Amino acid sequence: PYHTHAVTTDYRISRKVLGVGINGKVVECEHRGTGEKYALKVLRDVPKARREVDLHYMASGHVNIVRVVDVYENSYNNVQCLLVVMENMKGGELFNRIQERGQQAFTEREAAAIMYEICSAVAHLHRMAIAHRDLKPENLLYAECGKLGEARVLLSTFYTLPEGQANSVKYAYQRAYISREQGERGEARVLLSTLYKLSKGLPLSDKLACQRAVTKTDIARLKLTDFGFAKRTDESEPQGLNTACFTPYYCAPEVLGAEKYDKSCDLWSIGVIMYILLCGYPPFFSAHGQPMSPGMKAKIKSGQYTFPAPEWDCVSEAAKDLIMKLLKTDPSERYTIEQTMDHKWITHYQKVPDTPLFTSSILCDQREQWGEMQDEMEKTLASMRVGTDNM
Ligand SMILES: O=C(Nc1cc(-c2cc3c([nH]2)[C@]2(CCCNC2)CNC3=O)ccn1)c1cccc(C(F)(F)F)c1
Repeated sequence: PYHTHAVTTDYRISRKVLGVGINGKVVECEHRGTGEKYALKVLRDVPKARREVDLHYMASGHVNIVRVVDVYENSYNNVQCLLVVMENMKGGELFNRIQERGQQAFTEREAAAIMYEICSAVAHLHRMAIAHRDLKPENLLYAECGKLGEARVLLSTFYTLPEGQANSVKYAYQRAYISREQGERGEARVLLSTLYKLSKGLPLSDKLACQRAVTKTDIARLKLTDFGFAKRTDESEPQGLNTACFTPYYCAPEVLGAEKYDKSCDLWSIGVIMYILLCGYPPFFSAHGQPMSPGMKAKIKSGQYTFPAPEWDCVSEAAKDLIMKLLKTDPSERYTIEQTMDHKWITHYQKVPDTPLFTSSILCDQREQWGEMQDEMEKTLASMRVGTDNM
């Protein structure tokens, strides 16, 4: 039930391009009533785009999925278009934020908190029998240079305080979380003002530690976007192979396993993103950014990767254990999202060691290799998608 009246009735469309997706361009727009800024994705109304919008619309509503606010079916210069209005993710892409960190080290515990958000989004999709199939760093965006994340870090600082003060902070945190309907901004404001007040009463060292935590750590809510390759993994949606000419009961079992195979692509992506979060370079490249050699391609196929020193010497065994279960070359051996969510590095992410990593400095040093890494990940994802149907 999408709107059929003109999107320009409700929104003023700006020229500011926020990015280009698989099926369309993303520009900034402003709601004429509230003045609130949103992101608008413009797609030609073809079956592939229809599927993208329907699946994104279905999945929207989860805290780690970019929210779909409105969808319009408009004809534009005699071309049928779909226009998706989304919440504006002003914090930009995941790795840009970690790169910008520079001097303040990114820690293993922060990586685990980020992985928890990504896995929560994928668990939500897989529970709805949706495989995303294009899970890559540039599709992971931050809601805003968040106060909520800072407050969360600040709060974890408080947790180490003597019982007395910490209780009132925890209560403030819970109250702010309960007042979720104020949305992230309100919640963060309540939380931060409470935390600042409480930090006034602290001994100078704790107060400085807390205020430093707030200024330095700008983590917000991380969300997944771009459902351009998403597909249903249950039989309900007619797949290429179930067309009239092909009766499913005679096809090979591994083909019918497309349901599990599609989902396993998302878990491979999670493994690659987790590896990059913990060291700053991808698993299938040489650690020091040499260009792709034929040998590299063989390595990707064979799934050969290592945990090179010195970056990986400081990373916990639990983290390496989870990566090994996610980067299994054989999809049937690879962890499912349920197994991943049950892994102690994810469930107990607050207890993961707060060890500083090499990530932000290596991301900065290897900045020029970043585009090449994105291309390589895109090619590998494309080859994995061919496995089922390349619709
Ligand atoms: O990207 C921003 N806002 C945004 C963007 C999207 C978005 C949707 C899609 C994409 N972005 C990409 C762009 C190219 C990379 N892949 C993702 C392609 N496919 C999509 O479906 C959704 C909601 N808000 C933004 C807004 C203000 C400031 C900033 C920045 F941080 F850059 F200052 C970013």
